[in-house]
Amino acid sequence: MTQPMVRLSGLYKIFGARDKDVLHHVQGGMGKEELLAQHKHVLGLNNINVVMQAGEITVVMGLSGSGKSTLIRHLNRLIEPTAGEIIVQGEDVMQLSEDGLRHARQEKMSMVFQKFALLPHKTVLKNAGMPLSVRGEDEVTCDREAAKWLDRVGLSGFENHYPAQLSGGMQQRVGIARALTANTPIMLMDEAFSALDPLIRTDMQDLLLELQKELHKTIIFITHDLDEALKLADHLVILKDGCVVQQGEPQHILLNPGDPYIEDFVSDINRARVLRVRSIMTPLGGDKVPADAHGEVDVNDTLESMIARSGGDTSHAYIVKDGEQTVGTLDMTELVRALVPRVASEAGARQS
Ligand SMILES: Nc1ncnc2c1ncn2[C@@H]1O[C@H](COP(=O)(O)OP(=O)(O)OP(=O)(O)O)[C@@H](O)[C@H]1O
Repeated sequence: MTQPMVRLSGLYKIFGARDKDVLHHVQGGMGKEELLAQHKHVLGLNNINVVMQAGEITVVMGLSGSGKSTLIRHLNRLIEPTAGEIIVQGEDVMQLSEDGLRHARQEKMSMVFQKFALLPHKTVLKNAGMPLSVRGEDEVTCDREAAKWLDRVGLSGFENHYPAQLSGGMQQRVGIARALTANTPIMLMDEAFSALDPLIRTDMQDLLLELQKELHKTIIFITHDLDEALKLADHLVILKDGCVVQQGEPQHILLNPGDPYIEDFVSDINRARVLRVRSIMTPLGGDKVPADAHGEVDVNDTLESMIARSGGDTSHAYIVKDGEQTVGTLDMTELVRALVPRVASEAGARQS
């Protein structure tokens, strides 16, 4: 059973001196451009309602200026909202005292930054141990915990190096080790892999997923890259001009884009590589498993691997297993259909 870790309800952020005075315009339907033109205020977030579940990776995705950073900065109140509620681990962030806020920032959330934000004059070990030394832990504890997590991210042996001696990918491993040393339930990752070369970026995504399998952190990951979002997200939130345009399970969004903006976004995705058998299979109801099935496949196999396996033969059908359990059937003709993006707007236009 999942539990909400973060809940944002009716959250608005308007940048400008009279934000509360102009809020009613936005609540009455005024958009970002109009608000800027008529009232010289910038709409950052517009009625955000998002629940981030404990132990899941929530990815917030959108183009530059869509409000991703503004959203994440509300969680530890680096930004004051214009209106709305921010609940983190059952606590109303707006009601926290200064001490409570400091405690929340240090012990509930850790951050991994795009530009690593390592201290250049400190060693890798001291950088990774920083969250604990800030909390006043003794040096032995800081070093022990830092060394443990550096080892876990593959940096054993580099403890006494300085950040400038490491590649970008290695520096970000230190960034992740530092966040893990903090031992917080929530990790905020703001474009954490965006500065890295593509191959290194893929490695880091794999590392994060591997760590997550063991650690079950609540990760809030910001990116403008849809491939990255689809790979990492349990829950995907897509922002545009400060509004949530669609949110949900990423495979569901890919198969059921909610509006033309999302259709455009997902149209270039390699669907065979991203979609899994579980998203397109026919769940086993009362119907029988086909007698002429060509074998068993796993619910989490990609469609790409299924095409390879079937040799492209669309007459094949398979039994779908989740562990030991039979959960559905996969017909290769269904698979082929799922590879073609559904264009809801065109379908609607044809009907009208
Ligand atoms: N301090 C500020 N004052 C005025 N406007 C701001 C401020 N901070 C952000 N904005 C505006 O709010 C909107 C959302 O910005 P935000 O930085 O959250 O977007 P983003 O999706 O994180 O973009 P990027 O990917 O470029 O970082 C933008 O229009 C931005 O110009």
